[in-house]
Order: sequence, then structure tokens, then C-alpha cells
Amino acid sequence: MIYTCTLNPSVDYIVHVDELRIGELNRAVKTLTFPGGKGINVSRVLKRLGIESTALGFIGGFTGAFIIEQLQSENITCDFVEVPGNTRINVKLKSGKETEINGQGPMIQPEHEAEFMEKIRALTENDIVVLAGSIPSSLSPDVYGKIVDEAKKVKAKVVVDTSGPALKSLLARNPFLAKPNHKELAELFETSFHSKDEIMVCGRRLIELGVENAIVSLAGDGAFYFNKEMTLFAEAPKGTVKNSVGAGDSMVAGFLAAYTSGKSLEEAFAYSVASGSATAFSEDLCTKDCVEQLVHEVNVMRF
Ligand SMILES: Nc1ncnc2c1ncn2[C@@H]1O[C@H](COP(=O)(O)OP(=O)(O)OP(=O)(O)O)[C@@H](O)[C@H]1O
Ligand SMILES: O=P(O)(O)OC[C@@]1(O)O[C@H](CO)[C@@H](O)[C@@H]1O
Repeated sequence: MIYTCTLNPSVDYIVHVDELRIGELNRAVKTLTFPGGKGINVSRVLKRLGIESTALGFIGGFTGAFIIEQLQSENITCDFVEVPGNTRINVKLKSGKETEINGQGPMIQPEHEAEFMEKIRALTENDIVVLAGSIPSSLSPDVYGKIVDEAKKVKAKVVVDTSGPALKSLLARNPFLAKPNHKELAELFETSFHSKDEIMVCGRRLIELGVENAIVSLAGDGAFYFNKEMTLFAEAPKGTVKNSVGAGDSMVAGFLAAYTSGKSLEEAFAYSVASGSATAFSEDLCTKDCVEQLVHEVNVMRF
């Protein structure tokens, strides 16, 4: 079973305005509301691609109830720990450019963290656990490290999609897959990129530091894949971008869906890029039909 962990889920409130005027009254021309948070997005895309998962994390209040209701309506198994307070609302402003304001989220008390860790202790070696998104400020910054250590005890595979110090501390714990975008990779190595060659050098360092498989996404410019044996690159398919929120999460889901269905790593990477782009070209997350159309446009190059 694949378990996704969203420690700080969100209701994503997408607001379209013709032109954003700071300091003035803006009227939305369209609004959309989705269950959000990176792990939840991974679960939603996995489901669309025909793969079951269980969504774990902390949830609370009326916003939490909305998320559970939406996930249940999509037949996604939920096993969240309920906490006092409301799950956050993340505002995604679309006015030509995308501007995001992510909320803080509720406080997580030690007893709720303990309840969550019990679920992690119940993992087995046949499981994959996806750790995705930011860590609530009330939890220890090393909570992902603790989860990985528990998962490793039972030889469960770990996928990490996070950034900053949380990502740094996980590299040497040998995650099965890490998926930073190029900005997160630059931040990790305290550098800035001016060429794809520079990205490749840092991507390979992820592998040297202990990551088994790494995907570095470059938004509309495609993505790199790295492991000990090979470096791959694929351009992103071309299309009209409607909403890139969740494109990275869709890549993680696409890779896992293909990999757990017995596809090669190269095929899984192509499916991952197609899934990311299919989401970028959709209002909500990608559909399987869209991914399967786009995967034919993904040309994987080996270095
Ligand atoms: N403008 C675009 N055109 C085509 N494909 C895109 C575009 N933006 C994103 N994608 C696809 O989605 C993948 C992931 O994009 P990106 O690098 O923006 O991830 P991310 O920053 O982790 O996203 P997020 O945090 O919003 O989920 C890319 O590798 C590409 O396949
Ligand atoms: O604040 P975090 O946890 O870093 O990111 C949360 C978030 O921006 O990521 C998802 C897209 O990847 C959205 O569904 C959600 O709003």
C-alpha cells in the first residue's frame, strides 16, 4: 500500500481575477475549491491513475471536514488524526501570474503526534510512504526524520517531496525517491543555476548523498531524473497552462503509479513528466486520459 502523509493539508481556494490591484477591491471572475496539500494531491492523482493509497496526516474543523468529504467522494481511503482547530485555507490568486498565500494550519499537540506515529509504526516492508509538503510549526522540524527512521526499521520505501532543512536532513537517510524542483535544489546546495549542466551537477550530488532516485523538475522546461546508473532528461510537453498547482505532486504520483505497475524507471520518469504537464494543463489535477495522451509526447534523453 502507498501511504501519503500530509502533515499540513489545505483547502486550496483558487481565485481568478482579471487584473490584481493591490490595495483595492478586486472581484473574482471565477473561484474553485479543492482539497489540497502535497500528499493529498499525490493520493488524488494516484487514484485517477488507478492506484490505491491511504491519506494520512492531521485534519481539523470545517475545512478538514470538507477535505474528508471530497476525498471520500473520490473513494480515497483516509486515516487522518483529528486535531482541534481548522485545517488551513491556501489562497491561489490567478491574474496572469500565479500568486499563492498559504495559511499556517492548526497547532498539533504531542498526543496527536503520538497517535500519528503509531500509524507509521504499523507500516510494513511492502509499503511506500510519501512525505510531502511543509511541516506545521508546532511539530519538531525533524518530524520527517523520525518518520523515515520508523519506516526504515520495517524496510518501507520512503518518498520525500519537501524543501529546506527538512529535505537536507533526509538525504542521508536514503529515501527511495526525492523530487525537489530546481529552486529547491539550488536552495539545498546554497547556489543559483544558470545552466542545465549546473542543475545536473547538483542533481547527481543528491544521489551521492544517499537518495536512490531523484527527479528535479524545471516547470515548463521539463525535468531531470538521476540514479546511480543514469541521468535522464525530458522536455515538458507543450500546452496551455491552466493551473500549475500540484504539478510537482502529480509527478510523484505518476512515477509511483508507473513504477508500482512494473514499468521501467525510464518509463516511470516519462509517465511522471506527462502527469506533471497534464496537471499544468488542467483546472484541477490531471486525468489518466490526459496523462496517457501526453506520455507519447515525452521524449526521454539519456546522458
Ligand atoms: N508550463 C508548463 N508547461 C508544461 N509542463 C509543465 C509546466 N509547468 C509544470 N509542468 C510539468 O510539471 C512538472 C512539475 O512542475 P514544477 O517544476 O513546477 O513542480 P513543482 O514546483 O514541484 O510544482 P508544485 O509545487 O506547484 O506542485 C514539470 O516537470 C512539467 O512536467
Ligand atoms: O505549504 P506547503 O505544504 O509547502 O504547500 C501546500 C500547497 O501549496 O502545495 C500543494 C501544491 O503542491 C497545494 O495543494 C497546497 O496548497
